[in-house]
Amino acid sequence: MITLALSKGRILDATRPLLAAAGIAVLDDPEHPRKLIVPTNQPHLRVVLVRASDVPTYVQYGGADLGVAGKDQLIEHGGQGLYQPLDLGIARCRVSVAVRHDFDYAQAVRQGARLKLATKYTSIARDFFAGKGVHVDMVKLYGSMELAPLTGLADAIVDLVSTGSTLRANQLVEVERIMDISSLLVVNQAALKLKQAPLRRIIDAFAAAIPAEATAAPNRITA
Ligand SMILES: Nc1ncnc2c1ncn2[C@@H]1O[C@H](COP(=O)(O)OP(=O)(O)OP(=O)(O)O)[C@@H](O)[C@H]1O
Ligand SMILES: O=P(O)(O)OC[C@H]1O[C@H](OP(=O)(O)OP(=O)(O)O)[C@H](O)[C@@H]1O
Repeated sequence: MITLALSKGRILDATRPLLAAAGIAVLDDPEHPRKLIVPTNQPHLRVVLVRASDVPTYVQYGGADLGVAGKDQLIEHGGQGLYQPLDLGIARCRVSVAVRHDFDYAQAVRQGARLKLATKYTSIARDFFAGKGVHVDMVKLYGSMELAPLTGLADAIVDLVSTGSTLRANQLVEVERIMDISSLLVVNQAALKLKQAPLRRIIDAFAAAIPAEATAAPNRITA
């Protein structure tokens, strides 16, 4: 049995067409939407539904043989024990810094300054501001980051941006783009040795299903 870890919502939705191109259908049952282990039309492949941030952990420890995870989640996790053979080019967005429109960001990030920052992406943010020589007082949040500058919890946030509509709806402006994000296929390194043939078949099927314009993008990270 091969176990594929996906997260409900945009990753599952965006992965379905790639699976379909490989002849794989996820047989989730609308009558039982809370079932976490879901069969596919392939008797030896099942899907486990986990939180997006837990996909790398499931695959690292062998709770799943492979999974689909955002590059943001992979960087925060660290990528230990994970082989990352493919950028699937799905769930595209970017990690950016955003502030209130009346906040003087340029002044706040001058060399040696201190910035009050709220984010779920603490590793990405720490590395980015360390590279700029800016001291950061970091508040870790798990969602609704946009609220932090509006309530005085922080001066700036580091969050995902796609259309920009969430920032606009909360009168925030994107002041720096840190990196582009898409989702990658990740594989447990030990499983790749023990279940080489079936896993290679699935990796090759994903590779064949990725649209050409997705592979052209420089979003891939290495193990
Ligand atoms: N607005 C967006 N547009 C495109 N891709 C996005 C967007 N937001 C998130 N993503 C990508 O999709 C992945 C999964 O996002 P999702 O919103 O399903 O989970 P999450 O709420 O970020 O994670 P968790 O539930 O574990 O806290 C993210 O890791 C990111 O790579
Ligand atoms: O630029 P936009 O197109 O508005 O997308 C950006 C939003 O998308 C993500 O949230 P999501 O929709 O996943 O909700 P969440 O807060 O539950 O993660 C992210 O955290 C932003 O809030």
